[in-house]
Amino acid sequence: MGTKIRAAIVGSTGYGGVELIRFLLQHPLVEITSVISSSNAGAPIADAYPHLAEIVTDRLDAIDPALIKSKADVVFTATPHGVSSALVPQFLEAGLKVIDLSGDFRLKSGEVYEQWYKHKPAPEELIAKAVYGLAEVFGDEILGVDLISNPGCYPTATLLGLIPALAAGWIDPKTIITDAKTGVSGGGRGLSLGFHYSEINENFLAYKVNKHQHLPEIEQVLSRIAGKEVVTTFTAHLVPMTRGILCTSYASLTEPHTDAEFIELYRTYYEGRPFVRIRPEGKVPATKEVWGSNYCDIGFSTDPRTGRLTIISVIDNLVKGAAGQAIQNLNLMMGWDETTGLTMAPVYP
Ligand SMILES: NC(=O)C1=CN([C@@H]2O[C@H](COP(=O)(O)OP(=O)(O)OC[C@H]3O[C@@H](n4cnc5c(N)ncnc54)[C@H](OP(=O)(O)O)[C@@H]3O)[C@@H](O)[C@H]2O)C=CC1
Ligand SMILES: CC(=O)N[C@@H](CCC(=O)OP(=O)(O)O)C(=O)O
Repeated sequence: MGTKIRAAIVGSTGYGGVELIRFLLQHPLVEITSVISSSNAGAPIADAYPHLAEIVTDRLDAIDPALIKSKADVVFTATPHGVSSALVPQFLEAGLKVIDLSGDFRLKSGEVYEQWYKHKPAPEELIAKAVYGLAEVFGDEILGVDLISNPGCYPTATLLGLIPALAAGWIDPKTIITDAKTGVSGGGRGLSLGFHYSEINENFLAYKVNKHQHLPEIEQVLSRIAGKEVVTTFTAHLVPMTRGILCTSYASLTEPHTDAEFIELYRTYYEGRPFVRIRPEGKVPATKEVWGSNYCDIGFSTDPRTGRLTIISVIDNLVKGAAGQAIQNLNLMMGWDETTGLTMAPVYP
């Protein structure tokens, strides 16, 4: 086995960061050489995460691009929107490779970004340079690049569910609607009223209706696949569970096709992409079936009465929706097998 590459994690005290740590500890070709915090430099990371005691003994480093460059080859930025856009240029300038988990480099139009995220966009040339790391679809564009923009959690589940049918022309893009539900870890570790136990327990709500920042990201990719502008409806919901995303997408069929034909279409599209699993006829997946893993599981039901297709896709928001896909992208960037370090089975029950 060759020399390991050295990885630094900015935002290591957040949920995306700590999930990167969990997986990278198992990665045979990566060594974590710096865990970084903007607010707690000098403290042991086990102060923030006692479950890592005696596993990760490092103290948190401050954000210092030159120091990070002296310790690492690649940096993961698991930082909030509006923060990554300021940090990533400095890391690239220092000669680091970057995989960014925020939304700051996903949208190709700075104007659209500003409209949906309410932050100043990242430098135009870096937005242009960033490769959108939806690994199963754009994996061929990733080898050797310096900057990967990791897709959003909802877009990952929604797009993997829709793309093969759209690419084949089997569904009408004008009719696509997605109804998505997420667990509360999607909101990160920071405190806010809506995530208090007494607010979310025994509760179920829609949020950011027609205003969710993932809408333009989903539309950007659907438009690229369809070869024409696609607008869509997407509604996010919060469920009182910790991890998991379930997306239910609906679309009208352009011509009659059976469930078996959809299964065949999807299995062919995702051939050689082991993290997408297509359920057999009559079966649809549940979030617990991918919990803690990098899988995206997909099931179908066509309805001859309405001429519509229903697609159910599930992921773990922190793994395939964040840290797992980021590591899958690192693997592709380095020319390694995309499953390296990610083959853990889902946790069940
Ligand atoms: N949670 C999820 O399911 C998903 C999250 N993402 C994205 O990943 C990123 C991280 O999300 P998540 O881990 O959930 O969020 P958290 O809120 O859990 O963590 C974010 C971390 O960023 C660090 N941070 C905050 N402000 C700054 C700053 N000004 N400069 C540097 N670091 C800062 C904080 O650590 P410290 O104070 O120690 O520096 C904090 O721990 C976000 O962009 C999010 O949108 C993407 C997909 C899914
Ligand atoms: C529950 C909750 O708030 N979820 C977040 C998920 C988005 C996220 O985590 O970040 P990215 O935009 O980088 O994917 C949301 O809906 O905004």
